[in-house]
Amino acid sequence: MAVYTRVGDADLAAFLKNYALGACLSFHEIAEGVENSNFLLQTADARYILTIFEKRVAHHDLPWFMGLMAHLNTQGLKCPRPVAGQDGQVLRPLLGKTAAITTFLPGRPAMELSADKCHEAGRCLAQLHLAAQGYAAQRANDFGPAAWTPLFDTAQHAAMLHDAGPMLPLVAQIAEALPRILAQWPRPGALPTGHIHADFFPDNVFFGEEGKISGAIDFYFACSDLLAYDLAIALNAWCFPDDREMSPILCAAMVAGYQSVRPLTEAEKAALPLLAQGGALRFVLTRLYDWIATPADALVTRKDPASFMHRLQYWQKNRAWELN
Ligand SMILES: Nc1ncnc2c1ncn2[C@@H]1O[C@H](COP(=O)(O)OP(=O)(O)OP(=O)(O)O)[C@@H](O)[C@H]1O
Ligand SMILES: N[C@@H](CCO)C(=O)O
Repeated sequence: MAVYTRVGDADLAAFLKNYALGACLSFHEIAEGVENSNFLLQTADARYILTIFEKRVAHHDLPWFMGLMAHLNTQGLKCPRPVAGQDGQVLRPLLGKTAAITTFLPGRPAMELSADKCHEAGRCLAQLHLAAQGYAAQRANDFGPAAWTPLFDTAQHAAMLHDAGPMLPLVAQIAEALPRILAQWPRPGALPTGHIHADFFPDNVFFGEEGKISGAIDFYFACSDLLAYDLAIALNAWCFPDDREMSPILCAAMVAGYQSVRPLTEAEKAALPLLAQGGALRFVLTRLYDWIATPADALVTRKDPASFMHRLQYWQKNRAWELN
């Protein structure tokens, strides 16, 4: 589970005095997630999510994330809406950190990944890309290609400090893949850009009763980058049911769903296998660092970095993969 900060009754009561949300009926820690501390707040009026922003989220960009979610809501894209306090502010201090309340999104993540669900997810991602277009402010990708070498250096340093012997083969594989991917990465202007989710994993996409998407959550890695890179991240996250081989059926469904809203350019299609290698590498790097640096007794479930190296290797072997 991920709850890094515990909120006592008195702290909560003082925090909620800033809002007009109705009386607090219940307040629970949410076990899922690895990045932030999340709480479910039930008031007399509605359900809300209280998030305390932790380690990896770019704190100076919190207003950008909040603005993006508010903008997407105005465009009809279903996602949490930041809730302003009586002072008009959506971000405020709590226990020495920064916190926000957002609306609760109904639905739940898909239990099983089917072609229909991947098609829906692809469609939702393309809708997100189009809905985000009118949001003028830009935000560089903190976990894009420019960050991969420093991230790798940090992970290697942590590996030395923590005697992470079992991870050394993975470190060697990254050392081979990183310069190769960077050397081929599309130059600025080569592919369409816009605001991307950048963490469009199945646990961040909720489905309602009819199998339709009820919305997407967790925009705290969102940034301005290659649109097809976002799709490549999603293909890695949704279309490798056994963590090793890509499912052509799931992959085709997700791409078709995406293209039903926003057709890819020929250059984007050709770049997908490379973008997917980069998209896999980004999660290998952050997961590797967390694997090494997170104490074994921490209240968080560490994620396996090697499963994303398998994806990277899949795309490296299938780099001539072409969309039908
Ligand atoms: N707006 C929301 N509506 C409903 N549930 C939510 C909402 N935001 C968060 N949750 C719940 O909290 C959990 C964790 O949220 P989130 O994925 O944002 O956390 P995180 O720590 O950033 O996780 P991740 O590991 O995906 O980055 C979600 O799986 C979901 O159960
Ligand atoms: N989606 C990420 C965790 C959140 O950063 C992962 O699976 O590694």
